[in-house]
Amino acid sequence: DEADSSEQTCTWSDRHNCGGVYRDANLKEMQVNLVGREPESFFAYVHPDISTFYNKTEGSMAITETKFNGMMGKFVNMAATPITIYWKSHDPRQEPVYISQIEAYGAAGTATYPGHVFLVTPLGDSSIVLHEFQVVKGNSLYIYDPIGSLKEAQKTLPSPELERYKLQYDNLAFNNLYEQFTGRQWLALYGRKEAPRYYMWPAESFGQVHTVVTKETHLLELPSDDRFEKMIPLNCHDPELREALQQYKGSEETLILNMTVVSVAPRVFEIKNFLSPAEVQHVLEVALGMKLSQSTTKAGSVGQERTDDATRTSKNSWLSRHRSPIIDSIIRRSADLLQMDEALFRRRNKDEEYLVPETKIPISERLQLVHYDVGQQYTPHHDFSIPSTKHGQPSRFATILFYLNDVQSGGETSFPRWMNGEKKDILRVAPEVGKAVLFYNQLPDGNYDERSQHAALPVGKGEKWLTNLWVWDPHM
Ligand SMILES: O=C(O)CCC(=O)C(=O)O
Ligand SMILES: [Fe+2]
Repeated sequence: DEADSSEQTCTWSDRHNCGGVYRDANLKEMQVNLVGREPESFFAYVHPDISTFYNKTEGSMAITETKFNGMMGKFVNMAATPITIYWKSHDPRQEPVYISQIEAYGAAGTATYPGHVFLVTPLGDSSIVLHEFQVVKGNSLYIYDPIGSLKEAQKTLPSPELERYKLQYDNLAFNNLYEQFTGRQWLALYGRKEAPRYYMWPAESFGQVHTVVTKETHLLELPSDDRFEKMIPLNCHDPELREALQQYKGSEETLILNMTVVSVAPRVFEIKNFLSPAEVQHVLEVALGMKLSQSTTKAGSVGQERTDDATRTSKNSWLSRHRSPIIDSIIRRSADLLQMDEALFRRRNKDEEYLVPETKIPISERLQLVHYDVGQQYTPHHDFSIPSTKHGQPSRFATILFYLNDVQSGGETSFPRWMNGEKKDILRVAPEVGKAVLFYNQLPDGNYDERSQHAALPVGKGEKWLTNLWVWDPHM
């Protein structure tokens, strides 16, 4: 009946007590009626009117498209055999460039531009072209379906295969409904109704400020090398070590972090003075004692890593929170920023398993230290990866960037697809020592946020040091 379908909504912090559910303010109920499935409701994310981004009356402003036209390309393989996707250059002399392997009834994605051509070939054989896609502005979904229709699939496929075909088929049918309802395409895999499970800070208007109170106060002074040596190796819940660190901090019990909205869609927040000068120095010192290895970027969703000189020219290395109680404290502060339990960011004890029954491993990656020299950059990309089928769809949920120095010129993090009503220009967030930037790679309805595409612009003068934290949503 009526009363049942309009559940009570609660605030995030009160959700366990108020007898209802927490829902992001922009989620709107949509009816999903797919062939051969029970009709159901889905809460889809609908962007509010652009005028509200500026605290103006609805309908008083229009969206300005930025001059950037890059986008996500998602390739779906509806064939019974695996395929390989190659990018075909406009230059006929250039060999096709490997992008991704896609299992039968699977999917993969890559950052692309309108006009790009991709080849579908049998596994690893670029000499036989089964199909060609040309990327069109506004369409991220490219479907290779030699079977052709559900009817044909029902006639020819054995039942486990038919089920996998039907999953992608339903997903595309869901996309049609979702696209009509929201104006955006569905890049995830339908069936993921609950996600993301973690809190997402709202971003209602430019300049909106949220405050976060954390017990992980700033380190004001660094321990001497001798004292520091005694602090490692560290068990991050050792109360003695946590206590020992206290003498290097100020007398305040809490630190107040101000998060300022710099972009509403995607949701991007800037937090000045997230790290103290001593903490910045410490992160660099620990990292400089390490060998830097060439950065890797993900090659689609298939999981292998590759070194990609063209898209990412910086160098990187990884820093675990267990290397130093100071880094551990930075991770705890980051957890507070995200309104998440710090235990999620390490292996959990027996009594903490309820936090994420699905996995025992940390749901964040180690801090990644990145260094850019003059001219070095990271071209526009997404931090999420496109889910295939049978491996479920855990994905990067949030990214936090921590800037470790002031760059003389260039080196900004850009969000070229920010939704705005004033400027054709891309959004640039300038690096600034101690500043953090938080952005979400997903939308509150579990879809991936295409607009979260971002880049590190080339360093003009000086160098750039940055460390980033990737937080996953392990739920399906
Ligand atoms: O360096 C930056 O500003 C952004 C880095 C980035 O996007 C990444 O490492 O994924
Ligand atoms: Fe990134």
